[in-house]
Amino acid sequence: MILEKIQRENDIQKLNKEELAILASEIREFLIEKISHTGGHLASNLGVVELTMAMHLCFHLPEDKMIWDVGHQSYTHKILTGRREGFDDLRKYGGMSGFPKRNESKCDAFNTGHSSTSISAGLGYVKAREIRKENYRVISVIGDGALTGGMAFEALNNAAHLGKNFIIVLNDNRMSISENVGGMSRYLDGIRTADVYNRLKRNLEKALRKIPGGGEQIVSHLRKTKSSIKQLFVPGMFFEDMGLTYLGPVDGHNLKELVRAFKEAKRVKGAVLLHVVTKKGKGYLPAEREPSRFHGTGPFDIRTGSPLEKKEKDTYTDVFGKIMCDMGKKEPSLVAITAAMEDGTGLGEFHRRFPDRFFDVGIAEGHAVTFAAGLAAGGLKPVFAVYSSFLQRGYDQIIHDVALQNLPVVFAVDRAGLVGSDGETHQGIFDLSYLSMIPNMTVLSPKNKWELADMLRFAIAYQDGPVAVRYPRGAAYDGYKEFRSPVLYGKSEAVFEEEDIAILSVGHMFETAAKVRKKLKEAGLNASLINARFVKPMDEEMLVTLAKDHRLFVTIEENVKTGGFGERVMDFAERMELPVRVLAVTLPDDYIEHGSVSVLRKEVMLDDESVYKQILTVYAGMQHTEEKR
Ligand SMILES: Cc1ncc(C[n+]2csc(CCOP(=O)(O)OP(=O)(O)O)c2C)c(N)n1
Ligand SMILES: CC(=O)[C@@H](O)[C@H](O)COP(=O)(O)O
Ligand SMILES: [Mg+2]
Repeated sequence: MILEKIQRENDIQKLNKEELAILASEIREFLIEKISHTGGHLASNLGVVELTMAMHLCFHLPEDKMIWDVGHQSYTHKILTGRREGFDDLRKYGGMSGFPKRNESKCDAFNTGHSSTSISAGLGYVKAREIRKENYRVISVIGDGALTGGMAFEALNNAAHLGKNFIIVLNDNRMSISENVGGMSRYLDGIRTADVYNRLKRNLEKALRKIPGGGEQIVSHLRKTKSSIKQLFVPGMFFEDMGLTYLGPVDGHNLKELVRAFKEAKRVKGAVLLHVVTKKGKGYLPAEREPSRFHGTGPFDIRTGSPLEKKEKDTYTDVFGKIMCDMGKKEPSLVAITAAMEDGTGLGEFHRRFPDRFFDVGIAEGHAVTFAAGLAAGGLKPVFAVYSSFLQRGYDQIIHDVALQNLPVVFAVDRAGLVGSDGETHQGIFDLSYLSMIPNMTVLSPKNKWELADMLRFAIAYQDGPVAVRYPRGAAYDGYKEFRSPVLYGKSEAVFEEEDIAILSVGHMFETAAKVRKKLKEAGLNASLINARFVKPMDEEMLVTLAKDHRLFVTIEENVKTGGFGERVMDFAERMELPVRVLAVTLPDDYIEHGSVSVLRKEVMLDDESVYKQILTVYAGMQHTEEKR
């Protein structure tokens, strides 16, 4: 196997032409085989095998810096830098990350996970190189989807202005997770589809270059000019007019062409954008046919491409999607927004049924928030469905454009809490803190699937300001269906009322809280069980009432401690001098790596057994203190 000759970075440069051709197909086979067991981002990785090989042939690691936007397509890069063995434990706890990590390899120049950062980070390297008088190449690889993100445009603007040597590779496969959208996508389409015309232009450029005694100069002069003659041979005018050199489009599955293009890119002075056209899912028919499904996949049957894990229950996302369709029928002003996550947020059916009221704005969360604010100001009822960690991108917009004006925007915050195998960049563990501290914001979280439906209906009907409803990834809890009292503003739900210990759970941690209560009962301890429902405003009246016959409050939430529900309950109890001890069971104030959610919960002591033990310890301590008195 040629693959075995790759033990470490730059080993690929020792292979001959025939071996390189074999290597590409071996990498594809390897990726399909491994990801069929572990799951992972298959389609994007299959699309960049030759591109990554060409980069590793033309640059030298770790001296040169390769920055992978999002980083979900970095698997071949990992293979070519000696991490083949890591694929058995890909995205498992303690195993190899699915994204580039500086602490995993010296060949990973920059950590990624969220989109559209690679050009900014690359440009930072470029300036650092200059100031420190170092000498290496910087290559940022950005997808056409990631290029829809505002940061990418800001960085291109800056790169053109700084004019330093910098290679930006645009990996254009016409796909974000779903089909790519927007004006830039249409523009790239135009460049690609004018292929014959482009070839003509390139031939013209070649011919011009060959003019003895000044051909090169003519070309370089024409490239710099604003004249319309330039259009005759330069595709990618948008980039050229900004001040970047545009090269391409290049067939991203032709290694020879790619290597030639990189050689040319290396010669260019200033920032160069190399436009590479690839096919998402290349080499595996099911992924070529359904690139969205194979963007991020669980384990699957290689022969058929069918998933191995059967979905038995509705996810919270499914419930959200159904309620949106139901409400869409009844409420003509309801509109839905996604930032390139139509499938992931469950808006697919709403899109099909109400195409005029569905907006995919591209990977542009900040814009999505302000766009929603404008829609609300214009009299509509916008729902922005977004993953918790991606909403971080729109934070100023939430405060400045939505909350300050108290506009009735609904934030459907999916993937809240631990998400699992995507790891630290994607865990939705800060939203309770960052949303609860915003004046005018209301924050709710449901205990089960029925409550999510009720809360969404409540949020859509609410007109007095922004509301966030946060719910986790995966199967929706369907226990405690009989507890379905109406959602009332700022009111929690007392599920079991006893004395002594009061467990106050936030959202999906209710399931854990109910198990913990059962364990306490078996140990002879009484515990009330309160479903907080509203994280903001907190049901202070309930806290005061509970303090009359409970000595210990236990809050449980899947969020960091600082700024979370528990900390706010503690603060309230202290301010009001309630005669209670508060145990806040939270995630640590830290980043949490990849792994399955159940393993991670054990690690951070948020599983039922660990929570039970923490309560016993605190309770025993309280007993001991009281006995000593
Ligand atoms: C800020 C942010 N929003 C959304 C995502 C989710 N996401 C990951 S990859 C992706 C599509 C990227 O498309 P592209 O850059 O073209 O890469 P491809 O998968 O086509 O190779 C999206 C929307 C993200 N990682 N970061
Ligand atoms: C790379 C990325 O950001 C997305 O592909 C993400 O992995 C999707 O996560 P879900 O599987 O939770 O939809
Ligand atoms: Mg793409």
